[in-house]
Amino acid sequence: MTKTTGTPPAVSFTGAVKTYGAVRAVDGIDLRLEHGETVALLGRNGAGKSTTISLLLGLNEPDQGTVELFGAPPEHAVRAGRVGAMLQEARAVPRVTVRELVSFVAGRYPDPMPVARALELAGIADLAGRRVDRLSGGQTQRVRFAVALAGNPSLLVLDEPTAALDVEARHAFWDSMRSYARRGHTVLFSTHYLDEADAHADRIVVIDRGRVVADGTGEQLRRAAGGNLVSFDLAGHGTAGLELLPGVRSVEVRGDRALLRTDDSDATVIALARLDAIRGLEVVPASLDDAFLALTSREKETV
Ligand SMILES: Nc1ncnc2c1ncn2[C@@H]1O[C@H](COP(=O)(O)OP(=O)(O)OP(=O)(O)O)[C@@H](O)[C@H]1O
Repeated sequence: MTKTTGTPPAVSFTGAVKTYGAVRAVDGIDLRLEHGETVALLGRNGAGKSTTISLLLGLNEPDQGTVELFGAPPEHAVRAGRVGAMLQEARAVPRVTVRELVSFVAGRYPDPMPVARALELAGIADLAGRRVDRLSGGQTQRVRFAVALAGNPSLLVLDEPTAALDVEARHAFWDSMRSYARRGHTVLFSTHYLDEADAHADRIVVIDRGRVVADGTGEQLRRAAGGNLVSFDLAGHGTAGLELLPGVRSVEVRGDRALLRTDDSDATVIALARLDAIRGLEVVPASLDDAFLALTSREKETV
C-alpha cells in the first residue's frame, strides 16, 4: 500500500447512505482508498456493490454522508479525466470499430494512453478493426476494459470485470490490471469471486446489506471469521455445550459431524479430548469462502 501524507485519499466515503424507496442499498459506508491501492469490493447479489460504485463515480448522490475522489466531489475528478470506469451494463455502439471507439474515448481525456497500448493491455489488439456491435460477450467486456483504460486514469473502477470472461481471458485480464496497478494507479473492482479478490487485491472490503462488514487482507478476513475449523464425528454425542468450549465461535451440525469454528484450535481440541469427542477429528484452516459466508450469513445480524 502506498501512503501519501498530506494528499487526500483517492477515494473517501464518510457515512454514505443511498436508499431506493424502502431499500437501503448503501447503509452508512465509511471507506478510504489510498493512492496506489488495489481494493476488491466483495459481496453477494444485491449487497450494494454497484450502488457504492455509482456513488463513487458521481452517477448517484448519497442521501446522507459524503463521497469524495481526490478530496473533491466525484464529478470534479471524472470531468478532469482522472477516473476510468467499466460498468456492468454494456451499451453496444452500432457500426463503429473497436479502434474508433477507443480512440474517441481517449480523445476526450487530457492525457490519454496511446490507443494501441490500451488495446494491447485489454488483449484486443487483434479485434481493432472489428465492429463493436458484432462481438461476443467476453470480447465486448474486453472492449469496455480498453475504454476504461483509454484515458490513462489515476483511478480505475471496475464493476464485476471478469463476469463474462473465460478462464484464459480472465487470467489475461488480471495480468493487465496488475500491470496497470503496479504503475501507481488506484484500482477498485467488485466481484463475487473470493479467489480473485484474494489473489488480485491488496485489500478486500466485504459489503453486506449496504454496510462494510469486513475490511482487510484475505488473511485478516480468514482470521476475523474464526481461524480454524475443527470437525469430528458426533457418534452419539450431543451438541449441548459445544459452543462454550474454549476458542469456539460457532457450532454447526452437518449430518453426523459437528463443525466448530474456533479462534484457538489447540484449546478446543484439548477440551474435546476431555469429552472423549475426537472420533474422526479434523482441524483445517478456515478458507476465505468460510470467512465470507460467516461474515455475510443471512441469519446473522451485522451490527
Ligand atoms: N435503481 C434502483 N432502484 C431500486 N432499487 C435498486 C436500484 N438499484 C439497486 N437497487 C437495490 O439496491 C440493493 C443493492 O443493489 P446493488 O445493485 O448495489 O447490489 P450489488 O451488490 O451490485 O448486486 P449484484 O452483485 O447482484 O450486482 C438491491 O436490493 C437492489 O435491488
